[in-house]
Amino acid sequence: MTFHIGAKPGEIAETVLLPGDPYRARWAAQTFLKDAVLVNEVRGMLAYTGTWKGQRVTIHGTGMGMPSLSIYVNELIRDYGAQTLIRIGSAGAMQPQVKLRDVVLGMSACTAGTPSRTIFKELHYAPTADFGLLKAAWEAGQAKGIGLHAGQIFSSDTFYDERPDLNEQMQRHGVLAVEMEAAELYTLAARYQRRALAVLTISDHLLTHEALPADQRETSFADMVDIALTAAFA
Ligand SMILES: O=P(O)(O)O[C@H]1O[C@H](CO)[C@@H](O)[C@H]1O
Ligand SMILES: O=c1cc[nH]c(=O)[nH]1
Repeated sequence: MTFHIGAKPGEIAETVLLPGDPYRARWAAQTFLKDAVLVNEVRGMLAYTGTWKGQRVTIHGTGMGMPSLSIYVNELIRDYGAQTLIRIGSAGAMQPQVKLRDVVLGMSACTAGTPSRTIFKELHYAPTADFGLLKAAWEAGQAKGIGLHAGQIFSSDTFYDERPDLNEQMQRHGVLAVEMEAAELYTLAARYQRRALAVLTISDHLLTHEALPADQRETSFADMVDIALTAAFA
């Protein structure tokens, strides 16, 4: 047990999928894992451990935003020995070629500052995904024939944005999509020599203002979870 995770030693797998929404953790565990067992519910942050194709996997909610993810990922790595950490999240598209339901692989994540910012001082650190995971996820996504993109994403501190000028500059410089956690995940994985990737489903579009209806989210999210699991054990 840690400050925020109630799992007993050994109850967390080395491979951890990380949705922001704890209910997505429950849905993904029920849908994809065999013999899934609830291993954490402290603060309602549900986590399940089970197996996928015979391999042990934990699916653990992170909450929204980098400060929340940072707490869970620190404890998952330092106290439970997580080795491969893949975020399975929703994101808003920032480019016209990125469509609703497409999957975006975050090759790198720009940010106005992660909870780790204080250690970098004047350095503009570039949080980056694990190349092996990225390559395997790309191949898994291509095999599905879905809309698939790999590139830079933006990990924002806010959902309700007050800086359209900043969005314009990111769009101009090729940022594909916005979400709220990957940059800190990548930074922590680098610090502790672990593997990390963000696999994201586009749930809304910043340019067209379309949004995925709630009842269509589940089926769209299934591709993302499958890609994450396939990449983890490639
Ligand atoms: O769907 P999740 O994984 O929560 O991810 C996105 O959705 C939340 C905002 O609605 C933020 O956490 C953002 O990163
Ligand atoms: O952070 C997020 C997540 C989904 N959609 C957005 O517009 N922003």
